[in-house]
Amino acid sequence: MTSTTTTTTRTGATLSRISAGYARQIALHEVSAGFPAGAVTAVVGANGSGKSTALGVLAGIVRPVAGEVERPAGRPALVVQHDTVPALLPITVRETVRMGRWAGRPWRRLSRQDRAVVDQCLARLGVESLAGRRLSALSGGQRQRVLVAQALAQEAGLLLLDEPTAALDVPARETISATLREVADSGVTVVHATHDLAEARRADHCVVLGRGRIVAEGPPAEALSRENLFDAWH
Ligand SMILES: Nc1ncnc2c1ncn2[C@@H]1O[C@H](COP(=O)(O)OP(=O)(O)OP(=O)(O)O)[C@@H](O)[C@H]1O
Repeated sequence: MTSTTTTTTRTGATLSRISAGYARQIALHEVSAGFPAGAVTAVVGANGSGKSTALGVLAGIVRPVAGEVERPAGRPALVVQHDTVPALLPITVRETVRMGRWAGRPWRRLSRQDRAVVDQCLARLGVESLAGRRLSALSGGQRQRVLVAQALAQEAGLLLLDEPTAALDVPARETISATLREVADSGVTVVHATHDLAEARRADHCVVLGRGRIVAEGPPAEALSRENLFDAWH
């Protein structure tokens, strides 16, 4: 079997019978799930259940061995877990967020409009006062907010975030949740992976994974039922 990818404009993203993994490990087994546009979807599951792999497939950085991916047109924005980003990169917070405007052309000169978007994204995540600091001089939670600001600066139709609130204190977590909501309200397909059930219950839509398979999909009140969570975690 082979995999294919197509683009959509308004329907969000879908995975259809996706199988994907790594050299010695199949991480997703025939996974089918929808990620609506203009909504926040939480991908929920235990450690190793395949959440990051599913985000990687949606982002186009993990190639499925079978199945079909549909995603909104344009380059998706992906926020990886902050501890996977080399902390010693010798760049400032502002430079990090500017990279979100490169649009595939590294070090291109940014327009006035690009620079305005960068300033807005720094302010939105409450990191404007850190703009001149080295990324390496930030705490894990501050760095995470900067990475979210970088992804917002891309103004992508598909925003993917791998546990964006895991290292954050309560105010920072609320800032990110509120930002994701606003971004979704503007029509973007927002998908985040989380272990945090309270966070998942605030989403519009949930995809529950267990051992690389779909356990449930739907509104949080249905998808996060006690039975489904038991299945996902056992
Ligand atoms: N780079 C890799 N090379 C080999 N196997 C991998 C790699 N990344 C993940 N895996 C394996 O694929 C499976 C799914 O991992 P994945 O990272 O997608 O899960 P996850 O639900 O995001 O986990 P966590 O909550 O711990 O982040 C696991 O069994 C994991 O060991």
